[in-house]
Amino acid sequence: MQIAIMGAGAVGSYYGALLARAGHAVTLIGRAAHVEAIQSNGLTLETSSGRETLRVTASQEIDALKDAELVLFCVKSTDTETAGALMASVLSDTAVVLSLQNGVDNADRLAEVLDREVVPVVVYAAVAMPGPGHVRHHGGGELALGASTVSASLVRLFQDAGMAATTADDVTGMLWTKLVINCAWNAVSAITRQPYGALMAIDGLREMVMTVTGECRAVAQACGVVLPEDLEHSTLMIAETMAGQRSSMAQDLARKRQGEIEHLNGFIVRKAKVHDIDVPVNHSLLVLVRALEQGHRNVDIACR
Ligand SMILES: NC(=O)C1=CN([C@@H]2O[C@H](COP(=O)(O)OP(=O)(O)OC[C@H]3O[C@@H](n4cnc5c(N)ncnc54)[C@H](OP(=O)(O)O)[C@@H]3O)[C@@H](O)[C@H]2O)C=CC1
Ligand SMILES: CC(C)(CO)C(=O)C(=O)O
Repeated sequence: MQIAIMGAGAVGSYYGALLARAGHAVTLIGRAAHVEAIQSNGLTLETSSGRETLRVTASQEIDALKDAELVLFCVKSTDTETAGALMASVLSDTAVVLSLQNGVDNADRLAEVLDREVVPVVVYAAVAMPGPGHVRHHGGGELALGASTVSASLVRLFQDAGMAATTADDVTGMLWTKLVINCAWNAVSAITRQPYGALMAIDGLREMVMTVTGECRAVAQACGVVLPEDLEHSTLMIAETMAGQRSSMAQDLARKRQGEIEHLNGFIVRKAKVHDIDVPVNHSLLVLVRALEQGHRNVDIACR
């Protein structure tokens, strides 16, 4: 199948590599350094079983996705509208679009820009980009696809490519569940620059993660979203299953790039306000990450 990845960062390059390995014609649309590295030396995929280099097409030009039958949309939540608008002008009428993003509203926001159905996908992977042309897997990888007429056949396509994929009966609940996990871990990993395993060893961290989870649970309930009973357990398990991973937000801030805080803890804080619920720890994490991002913009202010 002709598959395009819109936003070839960690997630896009990881799933693009798996699909290319399975024999699909994969085109990655990304930024100059990554695209040039892939064009020169291929895409290096590093997992616990070793390294392999895959030959994939990579381009900085949006036109490169015009023949795609399937598009995996993998930009950050902050870029959904701009990347979607670029895609809108070249996408074929029959192309199927999946949103592989954190946050709960990206598929809807993208569907509005594209004026077509976008299938939300919950992504349970821990991946990072150590450098251009190189993607590293730190754990997980399961995909849960929202319901659509094509979801069952895409699940089979992903499974045939060796990926763990399912259709979600309640994708909204699953997106919110993932949101809570991201609210609990992403900002704290970004602020401290620590991976989850190391964070868990810090006295008081576990309680803080549980407090954030509890605040999010109250907001979800007020929004009519049913979260699984074992959510607290799943949130804590991240420190074991993805111990070596720094959050995608930590990766953004390390690159002095804006992270997704407004779409994660910021989203919870906004919803909490509507429902008059106190979420002090989510609010503190939001403000701290905003301050860090502002610090990055003011790089020329010397510390005295
Ligand atoms: N990393 C992880 O382990 C996980 C991430 N996620 C989620 O998946 C989504 C993607 O995350 P991740 O892969 O980490 O993000 P990355 O920032 O690594 O990848 C996104 C890439 O898309 C590029 N991009 C943005 N706009 C365009 C454009 N118009 N044209 C070409 N390239 C573009 C970005 O470039 P630039 O930075 O220069 O704008 C970046 O290289 C996020 O919602 C994240 O929360 C979900 C599960 C796990
Ligand atoms: C699952 C997790 C927490 C993995 O790092 C993630 O989704 C992210 O970093 O954004």
